[in-house]
Amino acid sequence: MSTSTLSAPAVRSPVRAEHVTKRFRQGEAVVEAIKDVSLTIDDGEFVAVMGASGSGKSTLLHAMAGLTRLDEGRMVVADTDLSGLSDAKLTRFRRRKIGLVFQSFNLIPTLTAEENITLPLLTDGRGDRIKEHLDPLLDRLGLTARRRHRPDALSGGEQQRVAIARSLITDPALVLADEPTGSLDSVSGQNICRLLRELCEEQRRTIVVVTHEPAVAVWAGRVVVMKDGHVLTEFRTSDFGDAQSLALHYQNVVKATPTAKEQA
Ligand SMILES: Nc1ncnc2c1ncn2[C@@H]1O[C@H](COP(=O)(O)OP(=O)(O)OP(=O)(O)O)[C@@H](O)[C@H]1O
Repeated sequence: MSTSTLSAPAVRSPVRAEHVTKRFRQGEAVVEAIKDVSLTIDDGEFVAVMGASGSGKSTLLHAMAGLTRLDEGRMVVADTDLSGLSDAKLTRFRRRKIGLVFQSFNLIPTLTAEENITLPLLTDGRGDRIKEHLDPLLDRLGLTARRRHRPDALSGGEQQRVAIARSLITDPALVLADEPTGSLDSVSGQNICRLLRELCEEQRRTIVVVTHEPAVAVWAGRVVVMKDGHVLTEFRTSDFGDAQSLALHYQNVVKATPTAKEQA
């Protein structure tokens, strides 16, 4: 895929979370999944959000995607305050500005790879873009020979590449990936990480990946660590030589701050 045919539109800060809080009711209890989170992600950044299970990573990602309404604060994505949008406008905004990649690929089993990839354009009434963008995208993601295969005839890595292509076909300002390597073996997972980093560098694409794996986070430029619904700290991956030293640092900072439960 040439950068001229598909490169992310420049938005200075694709994500600006301002004092964001999201609560969920769990029976009688109310859980604060994210609490007073403020975070800015700049154009062309590749950011990994790390944290233990339940620390609020997916809730934060869903808030960036406008998949969940906030209880407090503002989420500004591509210069648009998501809380100011009606449900219909939010859906349209998400289709156009945000690419989503999930652990379980979420491909439609009855559609071929290229039908899955082009679906977001068709549902948005922009089928006219397919001709110009599909072939370069298939080529860039190494899927040309697999374009007419259905998901069950593709490997896990190929299915995730189809899902990534689907997330890029609309030329989004922001790509959000929730545990994108979670269903893959380690070699396929590393290939997906490499691809995401290349897309970020080649196209100045802004990418946020939620992961609990240091081997994934090390591909990003910046790591945001969450604990207990808060942003605990952040660091640059360039400060660490490899995934092991990053993992050690991550474990140390998480251990150094007790959770609310541990403090009680
Ligand atoms: N829809 C929901 N209803 C009720 N509680 C929820 C809901 N979504 C998340 N939570 C709660 O919010 C907290 C944060 O969950 P979240 O899924 O964001 O964490 P996570 O860090 O992504 O975890 P994991 O790595 O296990 O996916 C947890 O206590 C979880 O139980």
